[in-house]
Amino acid sequence: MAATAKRLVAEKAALPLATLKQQVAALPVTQDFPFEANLRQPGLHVIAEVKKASPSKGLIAPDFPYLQIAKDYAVAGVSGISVLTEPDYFQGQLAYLSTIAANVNVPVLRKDFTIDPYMIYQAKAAGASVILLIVAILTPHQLRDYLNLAHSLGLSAIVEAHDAAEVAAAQAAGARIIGVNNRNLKDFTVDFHNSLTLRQQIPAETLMIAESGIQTPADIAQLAAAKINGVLIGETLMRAPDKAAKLAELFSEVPAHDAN
Ligand SMILES: O=P(O)(O)OC[C@@H](O)[C@@H](O)c1c[nH]c2ccccc12
Repeated sequence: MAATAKRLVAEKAALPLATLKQQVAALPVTQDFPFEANLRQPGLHVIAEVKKASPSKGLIAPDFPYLQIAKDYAVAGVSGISVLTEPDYFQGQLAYLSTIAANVNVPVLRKDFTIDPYMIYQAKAAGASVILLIVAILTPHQLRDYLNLAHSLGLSAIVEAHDAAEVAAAQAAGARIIGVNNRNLKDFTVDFHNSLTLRQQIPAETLMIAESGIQTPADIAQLAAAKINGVLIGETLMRAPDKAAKLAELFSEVPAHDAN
């Protein structure tokens, strides 16, 4: 977050907020929220992540043909593509997102540590359909404001929570999509049962995504049975040479009517 705050100072100097807002004002704003429309279809949806590296795993993909990876995900039928744009710890770039959004017809999530409205306008300008808002790093006031700003720009928001109190905060802010992160961002431990437990706290009309640490067909089968709407999968897919084959394998234990 400190690195992000520092980078924002430079980015705002290079492209002031007022100018960025003008660019965004020239873009079409629709209220059809394609990502949410996808997730509302029955069954368990996949949001596949384009991620080169991470603080917990180091370098994941030394060879990183990000556009080809996104195209492979699209051909495999995913409902969303998550693109890491954080440069210092995940080796991401906003340019990866704009290239993918311009060339692939699947809603794209800007995966970053959103700590300033400037980043929401940047996401819109880059062609994202969804942003990430992490409960643990925002005040309740910021969470509500950023969610409203995103919606007013026609962007959906995944509000990321890790425990029951954070899920309650996401709901209080008006989240339409809650992402339950199975990875504890404080110590990097992963427990995907977190998603199964917290689904019970979230009303059926609120979309829920299970995030992180999903590796096996048994994981996917349990999440599908728990009526979770989507899974966000990064490392497992990034390490698979054949993305479509890996997704077919992961969904091999899910009854056909529960899959997507
Ligand atoms: O690679 P995994 O374990 O499948 O995890 C993907 C995604 O959930 C993870 O990248 C993530 C979840 N929340 C985040 C917040 C910031 C950066 C990254 C993340």
